[in-house]
Amino acid sequence: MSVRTEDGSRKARVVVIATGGTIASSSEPGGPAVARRTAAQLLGSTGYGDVEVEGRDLFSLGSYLLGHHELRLIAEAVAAEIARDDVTGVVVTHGTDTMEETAFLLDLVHGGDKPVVLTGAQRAADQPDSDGPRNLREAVAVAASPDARGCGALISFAGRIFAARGTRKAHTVAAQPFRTLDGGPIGRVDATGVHITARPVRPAPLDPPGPRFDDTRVDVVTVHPGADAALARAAVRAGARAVVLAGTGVGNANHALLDWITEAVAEGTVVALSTRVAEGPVVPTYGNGGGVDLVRAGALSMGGLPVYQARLLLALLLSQGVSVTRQALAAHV
Ligand SMILES: NC(=O)C[C@H](N)C(=O)O
Repeated sequence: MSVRTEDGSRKARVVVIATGGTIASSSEPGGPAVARRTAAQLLGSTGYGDVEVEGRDLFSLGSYLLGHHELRLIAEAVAAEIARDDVTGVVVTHGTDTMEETAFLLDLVHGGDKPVVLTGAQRAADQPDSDGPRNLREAVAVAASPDARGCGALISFAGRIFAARGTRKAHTVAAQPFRTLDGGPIGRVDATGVHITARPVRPAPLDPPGPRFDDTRVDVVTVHPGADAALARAAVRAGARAVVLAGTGVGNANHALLDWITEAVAEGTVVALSTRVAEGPVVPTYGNGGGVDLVRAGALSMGGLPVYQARLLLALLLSQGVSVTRQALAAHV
């Protein structure tokens, strides 16, 4: 049903899909915070200006509990809502721990122009200074904004708007936990409205995740002084189709991991090269077990994609039977 204002123009309608996180969390006296608030409770009764808002509960979990199955459920729920003619945009309330993965998945598969906006909170819903209500109000404004159309999936948090791709949680407790690698936020939202100042460049959408995504295993193995190939081998034994190496610096490892890459690639495992450094791309530079040797042995550089988004991209592609080659990754990294 379309909603019309007195002058006959159509009002924006935003669907808020609640999935849990700190924004939905509260504690029993002395106990730990647990996500239990519903979409209706998050939305409250304050109203969202000119925007009609509709709540939907998907589940209520800390985002540290999510698996590929739950990420797929979120992608399906978002797709169902944006397919509705009367819906202007969608907000997903979500824990911040893994928001970068869910936002990126939604961005990878989002083909239309309608804004999909994730938000959450850093202070629980029962804290007097909880940031949840403001973040939610702002996210609704972004999802309703014509300016945000065509930007894919976004994270709106503490007044800043981030493109999903390249954004990661960079602070555990700060009110603004997000940072985009190699670039800042693409806009801001404040009392004067929604201001998009840079438009993200996005590759063609991928097919949405199917049931096979749920158990497509891709592991991250971190390189550190003295690291050997034991964890990487264990990952493959446990069923990993790909291993993302979070290398040191610009993407380096050592001779033990170099030898393992040669073996693993020969046996059909995808080995991807990322970095454990918080910001900056992989730039193969060094020999003697460094990034140049790793790439020569068959590791695929994940460029400027943050390590956990790299993991997610590989899982999606492998779950769809895509042969993961340098060319297949070119549009994404
Ligand atoms: N701020 C948060 O939402 C963190 C929480 N642990 C979560 O990801 O669910």
